[in-house]
Amino acid sequence: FSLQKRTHRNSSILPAVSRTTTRCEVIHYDAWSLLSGDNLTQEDSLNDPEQVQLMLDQMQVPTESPWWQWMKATPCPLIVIWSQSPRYICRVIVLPSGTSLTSPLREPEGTFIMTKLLMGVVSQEDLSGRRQQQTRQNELLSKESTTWTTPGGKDRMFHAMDMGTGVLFEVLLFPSSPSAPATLSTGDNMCLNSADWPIEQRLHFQSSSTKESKDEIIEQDEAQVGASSIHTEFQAALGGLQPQIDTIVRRVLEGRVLLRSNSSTTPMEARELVSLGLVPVRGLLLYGPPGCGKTALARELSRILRAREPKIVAAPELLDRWVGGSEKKVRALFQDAEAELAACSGDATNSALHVIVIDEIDAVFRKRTSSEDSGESTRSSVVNQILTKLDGVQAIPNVLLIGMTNRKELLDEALLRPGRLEVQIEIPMPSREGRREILAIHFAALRKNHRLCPRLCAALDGTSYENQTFWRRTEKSTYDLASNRATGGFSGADLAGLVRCAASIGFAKARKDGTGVSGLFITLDDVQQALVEMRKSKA
Ligand SMILES: Nc1ncnc2c1ncn2[C@@H]1O[C@H](COP(=O)(O)OP(=O)(O)OP(=O)(O)O)[C@@H](O)[C@H]1O
Repeated sequence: FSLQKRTHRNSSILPAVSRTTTRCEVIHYDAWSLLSGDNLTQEDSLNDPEQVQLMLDQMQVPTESPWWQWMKATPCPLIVIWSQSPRYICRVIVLPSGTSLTSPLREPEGTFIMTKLLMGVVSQEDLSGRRQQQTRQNELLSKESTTWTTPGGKDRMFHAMDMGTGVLFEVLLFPSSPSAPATLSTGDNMCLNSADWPIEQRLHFQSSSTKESKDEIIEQDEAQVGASSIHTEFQAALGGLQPQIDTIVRRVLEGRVLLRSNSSTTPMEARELVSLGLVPVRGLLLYGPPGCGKTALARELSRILRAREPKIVAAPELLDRWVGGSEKKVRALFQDAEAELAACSGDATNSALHVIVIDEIDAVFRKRTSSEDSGESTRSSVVNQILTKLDGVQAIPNVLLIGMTNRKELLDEALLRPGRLEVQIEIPMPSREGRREILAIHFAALRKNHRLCPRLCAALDGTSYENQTFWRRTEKSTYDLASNRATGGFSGADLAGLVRCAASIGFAKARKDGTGVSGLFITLDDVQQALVEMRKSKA
């Protein structure tokens, strides 16, 4: 392993760290003045340990600067050499949450090491004595700690607690003896187990000020996914509904030509289907327990159909106590579709699709009673009006009506017959794998931006998590957040709420630390605390 000798003086150029490796990476990056102003750039001051200590104590962390954001996003342990001479080394050690260095650090005898914790909670272990009988002194460096000093000559190991990225700043003052190392090289004062890992392959450099920004490096991973199909479009927004989505694609989407609302051309397929007497489905019923994604599915469907902005109403809103009021509201619902159809001379294949979503449809379309009160007659007038728009003499073919209910058994059979809400799909409570998919969707942005601790990521994937407590010893644990024990009985809305609650806990911590949104980081403990809160409110 040979250390990277390249130096980057332009602060706008940030190295892109590989997002797959977990090995420790060492890079040289001369952004010295960004950290501490000009205070520490004076080489003279670095000869005096007391001066250095004082300066480190006063060091302020510029959390808003791009390099700081960049360091925090590293997926692997990182040592950034800010400045180096035969007399001193100044470096930053960055440890993603829950990780350790891949092998211990060792400085020559007589070196004076000053360590300042800039962020997170990091434990240091001194690995002294014989390897077989190592004695370890754990010293917890916390944010409040001032600069911490250690003599050289010992193997030292750092481990970031599962509480966000740990960042340490170190100044090493070497003894003025001929044996002091001129520059870092393999085996000198750090032995990084990276011989089989050519650093050149891992690093490429991009300017954050140009179009090819840091964000785009992250986007590259997603670009490989390829062109999105209808299925993947659904899956990105809705979890655990694969069979339902398959049915919708077959019954509603494939039978209906995807007319783009901004397209002026008529797809040939539309005409062919009509000429074969195949009329697309005009009604869809989504039913099931609350919060399982009926409304979200309806919105997604209308987006995928490139329909006009869906009109979503709750059925009780259609009932008006004034004479003629309800009829007016129903007319308003269909008015745009009718106007566009008229503008297309009645040819629905030339018109964009209009999606009308009626929530709580059972409030209006419930089984008829013989009651003759005024409420009942208003209701049946609304029902009749809507039914005629669906398949009566005034049928409007450029409309897709989506009804939603928690209680399908209350619905009038007349509504459910073919030609009306003929496709009926149950949206059930999510299964274990469904919960995993839903959690993945709602945590996706946070995960992509490296705001979740590795243990939480493992809990989301349901895989076991290996925690390196100290050199060569690992602890294995498995916690599945989608399991019945953790989130059994949670609906999609509950899971979305759980993510918001965990994020609020993480954000409160970040505010307390004074880092704000840039310091937002969510641990498994935060999610477990959120689970307790959610269960209480559900009970
Ligand atoms: N299957 C799911 N996948 C992803 N998110 C979901 C899913 N189900 C629910 N959600 C989340 O929960 C929120 C509320 O769900 P939605 O309003 O679609 O439920 P609903 O079934 O229409 O409930 P209700 O019957 O009470 O109207 C959604 O906006 C979404 O964030």
